[in-house]
Amino acid sequence: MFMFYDREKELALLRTFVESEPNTIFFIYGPINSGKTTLLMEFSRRLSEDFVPFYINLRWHAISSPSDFLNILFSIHRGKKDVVKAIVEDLPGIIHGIPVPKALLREVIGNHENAFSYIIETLKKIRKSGKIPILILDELQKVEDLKINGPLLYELFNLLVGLTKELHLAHVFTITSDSLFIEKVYSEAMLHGRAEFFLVDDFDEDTAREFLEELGFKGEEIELVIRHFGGKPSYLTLASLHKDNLEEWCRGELDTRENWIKFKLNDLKRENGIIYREVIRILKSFMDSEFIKIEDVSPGIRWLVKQNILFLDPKKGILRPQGRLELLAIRRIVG
Ligand SMILES: Nc1ncnc2c1ncn2[C@@H]1O[C@H](COP(=O)(O)OP(=O)(O)OP(=O)(O)O)[C@@H](O)[C@H]1O
Repeated sequence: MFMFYDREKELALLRTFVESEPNTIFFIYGPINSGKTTLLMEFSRRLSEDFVPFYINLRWHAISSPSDFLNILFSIHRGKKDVVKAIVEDLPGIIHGIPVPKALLREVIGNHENAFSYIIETLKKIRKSGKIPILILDELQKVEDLKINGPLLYELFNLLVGLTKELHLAHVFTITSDSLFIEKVYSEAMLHGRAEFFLVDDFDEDTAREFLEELGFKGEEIELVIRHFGGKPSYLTLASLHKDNLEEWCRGELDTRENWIKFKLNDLKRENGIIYREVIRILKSFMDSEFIKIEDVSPGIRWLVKQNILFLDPKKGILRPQGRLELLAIRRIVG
């Protein structure tokens, strides 16, 4: 059975955010598999009945046009009750997609203006009923390249600014592990003063040790797992499945990651020697430190982040491996 662990500090902060008036878009970012979605889902589950969380998951869908996106944004409401009445009276918990009566669906998803007006009207009614809507958009970067007249992303940002800063109708959280996307959003002028960036990182080592103890691991086993995976929640959970061959599994995961990175580097060497040499220079800087400070995103950094080898934190201006496994693999490759 899945055991949600800790995140007490993050949960308390998120609660503080939603207890004040909606005023800003929260961008939740962090290295790969650090537990961003899990945290937001747990947070939504623990909310009191004063809140109505909507979860829009762009993760598992192929999105190649604005209409694909609009289809995912909404779900069909089949009940007899009016949409808002059903939400406010039946309190269905986390709502996946914004419900639209079947008869209205075509009109609503016909174009983004209708869709966005429907969202504003629905959220206004929910707000009027005394409840506070929370909109969670997971893997928002998937709409980055879509165009309507101009980029869809800007239309969407306008909507999200409208829902928060201007109308104070709903709290908005977006989640992404694409740090190049976050870097772009972070320097986006239209969001200055209208957005906040919230890092959800891997567990620190003490928390990881406690979590592994909860999962039934003992002294040496705990140190072995942490040496390989640091506090990456996905690996800590996975370790439970490999209790009988822990050492072999840890070594296997590291070998696989190392081979994959080597393979990618060889490709790059063939394609672009200049960027390859820069990439090797950057990787060497992790031999004696776990992160480096950066001032801009060079082609080598862009390549390493795109391959999910490194994680870029634009708020702190630092670059580091996606996790402990990547740090170990990098040190083996360039050491
Ligand atoms: N607080 C937690 N307690 C226990 N396990 C966790 C926790 N957070 C994350 N996990 C484990 O780590 C896995 C990955 O978490 P999750 O999918 O939330 O990460 P993410 O940061 O959203 O990933 P991505 O980088 O793909 O967006 C989960 O499936 C779960 O097994």
